[in-house]
Amino acid sequence: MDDINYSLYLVTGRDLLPPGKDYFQSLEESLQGGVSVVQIREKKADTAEFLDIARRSKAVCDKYNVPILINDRVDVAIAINARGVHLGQTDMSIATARSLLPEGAIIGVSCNNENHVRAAIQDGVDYVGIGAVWGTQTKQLTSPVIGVRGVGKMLEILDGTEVKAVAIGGIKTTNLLRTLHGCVSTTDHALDGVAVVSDIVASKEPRVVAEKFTKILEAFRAINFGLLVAPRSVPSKDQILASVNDLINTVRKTGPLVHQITNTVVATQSANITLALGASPIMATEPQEMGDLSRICGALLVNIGTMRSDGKESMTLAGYHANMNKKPVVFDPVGVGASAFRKETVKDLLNTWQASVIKGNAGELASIAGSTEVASKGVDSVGSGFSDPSSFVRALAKKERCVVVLTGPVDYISDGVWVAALRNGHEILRKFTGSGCIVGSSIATYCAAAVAVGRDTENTDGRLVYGDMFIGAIAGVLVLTVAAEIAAKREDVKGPGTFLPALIDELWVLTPSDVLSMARIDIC
Ligand SMILES: Cc1ncc(COP(=O)(O)OP(=O)(O)O)c(N)n1
Ligand SMILES: Cc1ncsc1CCOP(=O)(O)O
Repeated sequence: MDDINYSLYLVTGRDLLPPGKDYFQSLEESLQGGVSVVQIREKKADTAEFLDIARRSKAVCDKYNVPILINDRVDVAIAINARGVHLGQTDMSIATARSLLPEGAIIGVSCNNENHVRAAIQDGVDYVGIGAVWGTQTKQLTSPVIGVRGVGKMLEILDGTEVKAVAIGGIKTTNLLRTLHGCVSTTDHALDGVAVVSDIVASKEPRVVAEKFTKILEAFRAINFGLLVAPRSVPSKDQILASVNDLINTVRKTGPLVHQITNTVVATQSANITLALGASPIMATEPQEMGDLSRICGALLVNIGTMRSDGKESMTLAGYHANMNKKPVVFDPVGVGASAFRKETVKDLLNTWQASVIKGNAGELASIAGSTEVASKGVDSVGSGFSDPSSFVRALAKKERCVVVLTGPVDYISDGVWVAALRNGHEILRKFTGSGCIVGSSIATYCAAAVAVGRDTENTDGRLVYGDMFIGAIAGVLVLTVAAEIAAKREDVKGPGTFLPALIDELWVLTPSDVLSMARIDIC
């Protein structure tokens, strides 16, 4: 028997059909749009009705050579000669179902946690349905939403097995790319497909919706499930500096608009720093305008430094729209370790949207990684940092599937493969508030430039963002730290109060050749 293609897995839901839409017509249109496997899910039908629907659905699917699975009911699957069944955690045991079904029948099981996945492997299932990955109106959930960041760990358990995996719950064309990018393990184990009910079934045009799903799934596969940055061979220092040079010139030439949702302590200085770099800041926080701004901005910065619960909506929406519009999201989880509120907020935000760059000090990044190696005190990191910062940033970048910037006396930047250690800067940067926050603004500015450069050169349909965020992050840190070195040496700089305006001035006049000649960068 042919292997099942789990890519676009339709789970039926007759009560969600739009008024006047015939169920069989809708099913046929969704098959024409690229649905690759169908599960008949009938929660209200009696046995006779279930059998009738399943039999007639199978006749439609047979025309397209698409296999059919039956939700919950092994008897119905046997009666209509379906390819198999999908069982929940409280349905018939896998062993019993296996003993009743013909040899070679497919059995899938729902999994909400890692133990379910381990048990499913032991039980010899063919695939797992992992969910709910997002919130859903289609089913009353009995266990918490997993979130995309939880799926990776479940997929890793499947490494080395033949068991396939689909995600289910709230998956729509609008969040599909983010779902696919987020649901990958640190061992690069990706989903075999996505299971969808309402986005296809409730549509008046299921073929069009299924086609959109198919196109995104294919585009994601075409980039080989990669990180947010394209794989590269070891980048030389000269190559990196040449790209940084391009980004500095691009910012000056194009003046990208950089949307910043930042804290009230640093908003003015962050806006001034952005202007000095040659970009345009917009410090907007109203939820209603997040969609409009995302379309016109080059990049988004989200900084939670003085975050309140009423600010979460705009941060959530801004990142969501940025992902939709393929704009970089630079995330600065200021003081994330300081309170349960911050931790919970960061978890929710990172589960909703994919950051392109996460920037933090050792304490903040330790908190995100769940590491106890470095503690924080409020917004500051305590102690001497990580024993092996390079390995730490590389691992976190791989886990969060984005570029990670660890700030400190040496700044470490990783795309999950390579690590750049930058040794520029001056200790006076630590003597005024918000020096880390302005690094976020600078990174966002150069990531916006990286988009402008990358757009021309990359086939990026399957990516969440255009351009090279690793170089964007390196440029952001280098420009600021080199300008800081120059400013700190000025005779008129007597301390932090005179340093900040001097830094703004030096950024304003900084040339790419200053940066290139002063950069102290190692790649490992
Ligand atoms: C592919 C897929 N995954 C999960 C489910 C949910 O199944 P279950 O937990 O049995 O809940 P019901 O669907 O029976 O309400 C599924 N159906 N398909
Ligand atoms: C059956 C099921 N199991 C977990 S979530 C879910 C419903 C998914 O439906 P939708 O795709 O409409 O969110």
